[in-house]
Amino acid sequence: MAADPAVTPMMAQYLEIKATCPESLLFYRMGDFYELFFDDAEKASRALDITLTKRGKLNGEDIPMAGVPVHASEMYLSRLIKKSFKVAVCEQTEDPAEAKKRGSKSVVRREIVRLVTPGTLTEENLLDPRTHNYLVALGRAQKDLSLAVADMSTGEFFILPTKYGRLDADLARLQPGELLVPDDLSNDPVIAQALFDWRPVISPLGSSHFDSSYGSRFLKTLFDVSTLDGFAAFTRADLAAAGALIYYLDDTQKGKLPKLFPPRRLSIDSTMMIDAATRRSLELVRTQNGETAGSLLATIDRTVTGAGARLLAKRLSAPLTDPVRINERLDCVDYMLARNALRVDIRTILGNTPDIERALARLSLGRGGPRDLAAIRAGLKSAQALEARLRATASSLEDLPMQIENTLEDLGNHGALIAHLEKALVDEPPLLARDGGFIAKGYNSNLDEYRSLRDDSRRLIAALEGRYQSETEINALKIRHNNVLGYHIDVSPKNAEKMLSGPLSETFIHRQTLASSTRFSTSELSRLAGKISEAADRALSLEAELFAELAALILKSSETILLSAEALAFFDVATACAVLAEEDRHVRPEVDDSQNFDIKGGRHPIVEKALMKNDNKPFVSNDCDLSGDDRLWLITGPNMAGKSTFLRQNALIAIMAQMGAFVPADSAIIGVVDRLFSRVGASDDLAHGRSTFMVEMVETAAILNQAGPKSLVILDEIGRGTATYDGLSIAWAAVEHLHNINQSRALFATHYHELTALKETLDSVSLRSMKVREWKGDVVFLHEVAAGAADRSYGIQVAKLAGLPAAVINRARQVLGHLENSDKGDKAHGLIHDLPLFQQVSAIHESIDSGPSELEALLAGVTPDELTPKEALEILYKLKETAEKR
Ligand SMILES: Nc1ncnc2c1ncn2[C@@H]1O[C@H](COP(=O)(O)OP(=O)(O)OP(=O)(O)O)[C@@H](O)[C@H]1O
Repeated sequence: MAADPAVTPMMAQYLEIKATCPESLLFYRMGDFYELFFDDAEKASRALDITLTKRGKLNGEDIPMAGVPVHASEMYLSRLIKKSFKVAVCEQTEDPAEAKKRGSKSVVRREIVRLVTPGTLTEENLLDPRTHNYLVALGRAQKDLSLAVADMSTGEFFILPTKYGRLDADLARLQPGELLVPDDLSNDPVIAQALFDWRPVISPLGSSHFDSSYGSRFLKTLFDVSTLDGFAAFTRADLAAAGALIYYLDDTQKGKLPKLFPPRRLSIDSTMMIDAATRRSLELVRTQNGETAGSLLATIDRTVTGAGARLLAKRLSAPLTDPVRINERLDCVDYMLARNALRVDIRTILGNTPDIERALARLSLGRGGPRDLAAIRAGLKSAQALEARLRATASSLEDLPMQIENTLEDLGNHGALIAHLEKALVDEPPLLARDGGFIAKGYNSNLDEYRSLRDDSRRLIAALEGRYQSETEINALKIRHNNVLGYHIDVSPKNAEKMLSGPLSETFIHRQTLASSTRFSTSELSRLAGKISEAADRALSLEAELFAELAALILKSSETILLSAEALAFFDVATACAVLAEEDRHVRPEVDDSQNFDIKGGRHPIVEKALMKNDNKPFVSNDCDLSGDDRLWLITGPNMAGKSTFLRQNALIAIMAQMGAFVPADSAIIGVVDRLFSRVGASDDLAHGRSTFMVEMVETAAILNQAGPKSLVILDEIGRGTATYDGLSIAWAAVEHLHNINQSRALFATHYHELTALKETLDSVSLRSMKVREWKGDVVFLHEVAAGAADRSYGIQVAKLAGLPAAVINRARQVLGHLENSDKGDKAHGLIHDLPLFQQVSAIHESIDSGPSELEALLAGVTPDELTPKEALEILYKLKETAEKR
């Protein structure tokens, strides 16, 4: 390419570099801009809404170009990354003056210094401080699957073995920012299905990078060990995944590997399995609309640091299954709950603690600045203060819960480093090392000398100005500085004549005449100015050296610094859970290995908050005891009575208990749940090409195939999305299967009152209903769960509450009456009377009327149970419009 005379040397260099990163947008550094050319320019201009211009020609065609200023590049990078682009950043790696020495036509040397991808971000502005950003690699060796996981911005690194049946759940737990998958794995239909939701974040990699022997070698080199046995017994799938992950980090960071913790291997059964559908339906970290506000996490998060928030989210995404470990966490919450003053002090200390993990990651990648040094200093000081505060409280360390005692040891240990940083850094350093001014006075005598030389010379210049004023008798004479002339003497045009003629002209050399001033220099001033700039340059380059030394000093202790950072996050979570327990009246659950599940006075943490905030109404608490012979509750009751809320609240209580938090209830006994399944609320899944009913069936199938005796299953209105008898039959069979085969603890809400007959044949089924009261023809929801089955559905009353026109309600009453009467004399219709009402309307119309009116026909197509409030309102408008036409 370079030989083509039509190609300029710069373009030849561009094309050569671009050929090495065809999948990324190339940010090609030119002075103060990153320029993009050809297709990259077109894509970036569309994605960022920036101007597309052109620069030169190639083969007679204009070369499209777009550019972003370097100083604002992070903002553009973040937008591109959010739109799933990858960006290769290509910098000038030599001084333009050096390039010139090779000949006037030579091009400045440039290299790609980094590939910016969603899973390898470290910049504060590109990351959410309260969320992890996991880079995940999926490895396979025969039938074994494993996930290697790293958060480059914090150094976290672990291996999560997985299986075919739980890949979906494990990915949902991790929420990868970027997922590396061997390019041949997508042929596997089961894996392709599990990866479906993650398509936007998948980066396919050649399968040769997923090689266990490479993986083993990479890990040994990275952690400088001769055997991996000290870390864990890794399988071939683990190593294949780890190998690909390290390869990718090395490739994107161009050899500068981030600081990572030695890898831990998590055990496959140590956490509650919660599949993606259940996580979505329970709105654990995000609502169904994808928002954080309104999720369980947002409702219970009282942490005050980014690292604490990340740890809390991690615990919520992976509740434990070992009662001993769960109780260890609960002990910590208990301890903090009982100590008000300590809690307040800890939170005050933590409130001033910067994000050590992320500062350390930037320093280890050579992307840090003076503020990162200061962040480490402040963070370690907080850790020290926290340790002192805790030791002062505990009369003896034996009084402390075990986890607190163990973690306490990770807090201190950095006295010497803190003292060093205290001495080295000013209180509030600037953002960039290249601006200088961050090293404190007294730390380095050479630096002090350069600085005082620089400052003394500035003083000498001020003195010189006074002397020149008296020598020239021009009081308005000033010594000024600008980037073109440097230091110079400035007088007004009226005084210029005097300076330009003898004897002053012998000392003052004319430099420039402007309309408003005339400028001069003197040899004395030039000498002084030279001294200043020399001293300033020396000071700056010495500061840059000192920065590198300090960063190296910090990195030498990175492992213990990361332990302190983890400890700070641990204390943040322990105190935050205590604050939550106190503010929201949560209690300590009793968690054991039994199959009990006994909640007294349970509440839904999110609905309770919303009711209080919006309507200032209290939440009605409810018991739920699935222990012993009442393992499967069949719950009936009208719409809007609170069935879904009750179902969800029990699942959320199990999750909160097993993550080690207190729970919204008066008391709770929970035998650990190994797998949680929830199918609450239906929605279609157009991306998968599945209808609402299909989604419901796929999710129900997953439950019936996987749930076991230690699982908790929450099922809401199975079978509602299809024809009545089909739906009823499916629901019937599902209850039998759950009861006889899965034998899980289960809550099953249904509109099919016929199912209550199952109580007679299935021993562990217990009937419950949502209490309502009828008052003057209206229905009042009490939101109480009572023993027994509901007597009727109150569908018409609920429809009335929704604002259906009185005429429609009256007509519906008529139809219902007719149905119920005809039912009495007709055993064949025995199943009908409790079924969703409106589905049947059009079918029976002919028998009670001469023919359907337009209004009636419209109504016939309506199934109130399945309407969103918006749809109901739209139908209402339509009905009114039709009625007015008559
Ligand atoms: N225990 C409770 N205390 C107070 N209000 C409640 C309670 N449970 C539910 N509610 C209120 O009732 C509303 C409806 O509850 P929910 O969605 O659980 O009803 P549902 O019976 O599942 O209805 P549908 O069958 O139509 O889905 C909630 O949004 C909430 O405002």
